[in-house]
Amino acid sequence: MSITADNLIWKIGRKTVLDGVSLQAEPGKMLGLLGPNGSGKTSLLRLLAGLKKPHSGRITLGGQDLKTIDRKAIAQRVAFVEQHAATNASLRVIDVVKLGRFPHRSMFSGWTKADSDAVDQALERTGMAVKRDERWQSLSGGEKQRAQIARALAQSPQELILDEPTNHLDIQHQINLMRLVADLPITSIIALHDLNHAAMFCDGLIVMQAGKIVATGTPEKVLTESLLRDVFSIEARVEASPHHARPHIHYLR
Ligand SMILES: Nc1ncnc2c1ncn2[C@@H]1O[C@H](COP(=O)(O)OP(=O)(O)OP(=O)(O)O)[C@@H](O)[C@H]1O
Repeated sequence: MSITADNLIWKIGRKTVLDGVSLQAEPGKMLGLLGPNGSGKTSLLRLLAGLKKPHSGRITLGGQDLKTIDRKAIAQRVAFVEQHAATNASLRVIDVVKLGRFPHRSMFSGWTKADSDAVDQALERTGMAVKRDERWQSLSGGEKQRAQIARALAQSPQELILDEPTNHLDIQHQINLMRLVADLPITSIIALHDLNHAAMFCDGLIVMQAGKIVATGTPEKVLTESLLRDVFSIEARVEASPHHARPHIHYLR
């Protein structure tokens, strides 16, 4: 397994935010993390990325206990794009994306062709090459988000963790990003609110509710009408799409 979590408990003050969460992210697969606001998705992703430590339970990365791996080694393989990623406003896009190469460089190594290639490819893949010299503060919300995703791709990660990466993007860039992540040969864990996008692109889904995992499996298995009612409090009809064979949710008015 690429990333595993075993019985994670995480609290803020007296509140238990994650309550016995276990999961397995398979190498090369795209795992979607769903759940209503406040169900614990961001908290879980922060733990998996090593930014917070669980109160109990265990996380492994490539079979090794995350606690025993130093920060730089984690950053060499795990890239994390947070929901509200910010950066120094005076930086240009290219400078932000170059930050992604930082974990791979030593004090003595100069900027290499491999570094340049990774940055150029990340800018191309996210459609941000044309904006490479623009200042961060001049970007729209969606462009900032794409620049942060480019930084994560420039990191050449084996595991990519994305917290609602499509929430500021127009529909074209939402679909492009989902397709891009689905086609990457790396493991990805992606928190999403758009259930149809999750159904179309993810290999597996995890659904959270109030800090617990309440469903896990393929989109077909997980996205049932009763789950949508119980977890998201919505009435919907779910059918296999005639266009892509994955489930498609029709919300009822
Ligand atoms: N710093 C904090 N202090 C107090 N409570 C917090 C803090 N961070 C998160 N929480 C609580 O933990 C719970 C889980 O929050 P989290 O951000 O992980 O949910 P989420 O599923 O990512 O939500 P959303 O879909 O709104 O992004 C929520 O009830 C939230 O209020």
